Amino acid sequence: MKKDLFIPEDVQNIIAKLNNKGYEAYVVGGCVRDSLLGKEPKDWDITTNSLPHDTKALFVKTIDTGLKHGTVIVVINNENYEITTYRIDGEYSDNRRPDKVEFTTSLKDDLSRRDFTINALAYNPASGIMDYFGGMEDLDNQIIRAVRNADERFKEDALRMLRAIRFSAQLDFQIESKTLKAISENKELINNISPERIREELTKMLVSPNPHKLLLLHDTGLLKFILPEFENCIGVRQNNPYHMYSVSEHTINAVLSIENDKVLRWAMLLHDIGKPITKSTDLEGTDHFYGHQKVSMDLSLDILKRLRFDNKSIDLILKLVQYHDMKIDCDIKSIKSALRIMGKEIFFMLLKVKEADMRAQNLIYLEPRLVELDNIRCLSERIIKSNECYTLNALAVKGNDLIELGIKQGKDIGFILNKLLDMVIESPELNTYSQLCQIVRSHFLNIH
Ligand SMILES: Nc1ccn([C@@H]2O[C@H](COP(=O)(O)OP(=O)(O)OP(=O)(O)O)[C@@H](O)[C@H]2O)c(=O)n1
Repeated sequence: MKKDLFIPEDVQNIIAKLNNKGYEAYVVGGCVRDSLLGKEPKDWDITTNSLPHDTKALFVKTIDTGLKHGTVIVVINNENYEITTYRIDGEYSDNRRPDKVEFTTSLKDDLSRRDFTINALAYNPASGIMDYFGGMEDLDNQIIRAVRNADERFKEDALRMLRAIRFSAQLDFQIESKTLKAISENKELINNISPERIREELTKMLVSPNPHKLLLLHDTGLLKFILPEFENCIGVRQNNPYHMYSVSEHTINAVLSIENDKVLRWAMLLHDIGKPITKSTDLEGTDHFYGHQKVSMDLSLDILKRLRFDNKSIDLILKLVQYHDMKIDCDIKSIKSALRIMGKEIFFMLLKVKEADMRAQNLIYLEPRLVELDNIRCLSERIIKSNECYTLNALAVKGNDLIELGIKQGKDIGFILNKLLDMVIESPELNTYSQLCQIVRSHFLNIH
C-alpha cells in the first residue's frame, strides 16, 4: 500500500496558505482513503482549525452554501475544494444531520465524529497520516469498522448503514462484526433517509465490482425497508429447466454478468422482480407479457418512481424489463421488427440484457444460445450499417406525400405508412418514392 500521498498543487497551496496564517490544515476523509488504496480521489476535502470567516478571508473566490456546517467552498482553477472547520456534531434528532454543529480546536475530536475508521484519516505533508482510530490497520486488513461506538454512529446518521455496505461492495472489504450487528439493530432508522440518497447508495452498490454484496441488505434486515420487492425474491425457487437458481440468486448472477452501467445493472436487478407474484397466482405459465413481464414492469415502475429516478432512466430501464424475454429470431424480418418497436439504442442494450440473463441461467443451454445471440448482433449491425429501412422516418414517402396522392388526412395516413413499412421490411428494394407511390395508388386509394 502507498503511504506517501500525492496531493495536487492547488490543494498543497490551500494547506500552505492556512499554515502560513498559523492554522492547522489536513486533507481528510475519502481522498485520504482512496489515495492510500492507490485510487484517484474524486474530490479533495480539507479540515482546519481556522473558523469559516477567517478561511473565507484568505481566498479570492469562495461559495458560502455550507457555511452553517462550517464549510467554505474555495474555487481555484474552476475546481471546488471544501474547507471545513474542525467540528463536533451536536444532537441528531432526525438520524441524518446534526441539529447544530460546534467548532473545536482538536483534530481528534473532528475525526471522531466520522463514520468509519478508514474515513477518519487526515494527512498533510508535514505531519504525515493522522490516525487516531486504527484506520490504517483497517485499510490493511480490509475492514469497515465504525469509529468508536457503531450504534451511536448509525443513530446519528442512518445513511451510514447503507454507506457501510456500499464501501464493502466498492472496496471488497468485510464489515466488522459489531458494526454489522449495529446495522441490524438500527435497521428501522433507514426509514428516515430520503429516497434520493437510498437510490444513490443502491446504484453505487450495483455498479461496484461486488454487487452481490447487496445480499448484506437482506442479512441485516435493511432490504425489506428499502426494496421489499427484492426481499420477496429471496430464495423463491423456479420450476423451469433454464433455472436451477432461485429468483434472487439468478438476479444477482444476472447483475454480475452485465457491464457496470447504471441503467443496465438496474434493469438486471428488476427484470424478474414480478416473479414471486406470478408464481403465487395463476399467472405463472401464462403468456410472458401478461405474466411475469407485465408484473415486473409494474413493480419496476413503482420502485423507480419511489426512488425518484429521472424520466430518461425510468424509460430505458422499463423498456429493458419489458422486452427482456421478447423473442427475436436471427432473420432480417424479426430483427427489423424489433428495431422498429424499440429503436436501436434500446435494441443493442437489450442484446446485452439477454446475454446476461442467459449467462445467469442453466449453463448447459448457454453455448448455442450465445451463438444465436451473436448472429443476431452481427446481422443487426449489418442492417444498421447498410442503412436499411426499419422505421417510418426512413421510409421514402411521408404523410404529406400520401395527402398529395389523395389520401384523406387522419388515421388512414398512419395506417398506410405502417403497412408500407411492413412491405419495405419484407422487401427493402421497394423503398423508393416512385414504387411506394405506385403501391399507394394501386392498394390504398379507395380507403376512407
Ligand atoms: N454520512 C456520512 C458521510 C460522510 N462522513 C464523513 O465525511 C467524509 C466525506 O464524505 P463523502 O464525500 O460523502 O464520502 P467519501 O468518504 O468521500 O466517499 P464517497 O465520495 O465515495 O461517498 C467521509 O469520508 C467521512 O469522513 C461521515 O462521517 N458520515
